[in-house]
Amino acid sequence: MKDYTASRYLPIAWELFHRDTRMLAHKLVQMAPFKGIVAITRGGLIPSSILARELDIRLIDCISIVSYDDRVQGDPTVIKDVQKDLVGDGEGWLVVDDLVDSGVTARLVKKLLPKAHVATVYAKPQGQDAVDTFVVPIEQTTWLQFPWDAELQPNEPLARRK
Ligand SMILES: O=P(O)(O)OC[C@H]1O[C@H](OP(=O)(O)OP(=O)(O)O)[C@H](O)[C@@H]1O
Repeated sequence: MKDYTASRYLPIAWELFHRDTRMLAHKLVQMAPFKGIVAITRGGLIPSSILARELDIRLIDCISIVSYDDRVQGDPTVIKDVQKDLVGDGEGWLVVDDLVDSGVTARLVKKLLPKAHVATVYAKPQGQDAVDTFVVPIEQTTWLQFPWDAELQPNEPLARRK
């Protein structure tokens, strides 16, 4: 279960995300070629695009799994599956997500596509065994603030905050 008591936000800038995803590409290129990429929406769409470019992959499908309503985790539901005649049991395919946290999403995908290679850019301890490759370990209690989920706005100096 995701840790909703996480109080530390770690902002991830676009450039950092691009660099970290490229680091993932360096690992994955050693396992290439892949038949194609299955992106786990929505967070997996962004690294999928970067990885597709680096690994020279043009065949991309997606699986849409909904499990969080903001910060409230429910049962994961597949609202859009992969194209089965194309992806099959996942053999030779790369499944991509931005983050594995509790591992709920990745474990469900592993059940559906048992032979796929699952990769994420960031991984928290509870989910690390659910993925095959990741690059940046993140503490369980840290909440990643991705650039597509954030906007710049003025803040108060730390000393003035309650
Ligand atoms: O390991 P888990 O605990 O399952 O968490 C990881 C999932 O959570 C995030 O997606 P989210 O559900 O926030 O949806 P989104 O990508 O559509 O924003 C992330 O993109 C992963 O898919």
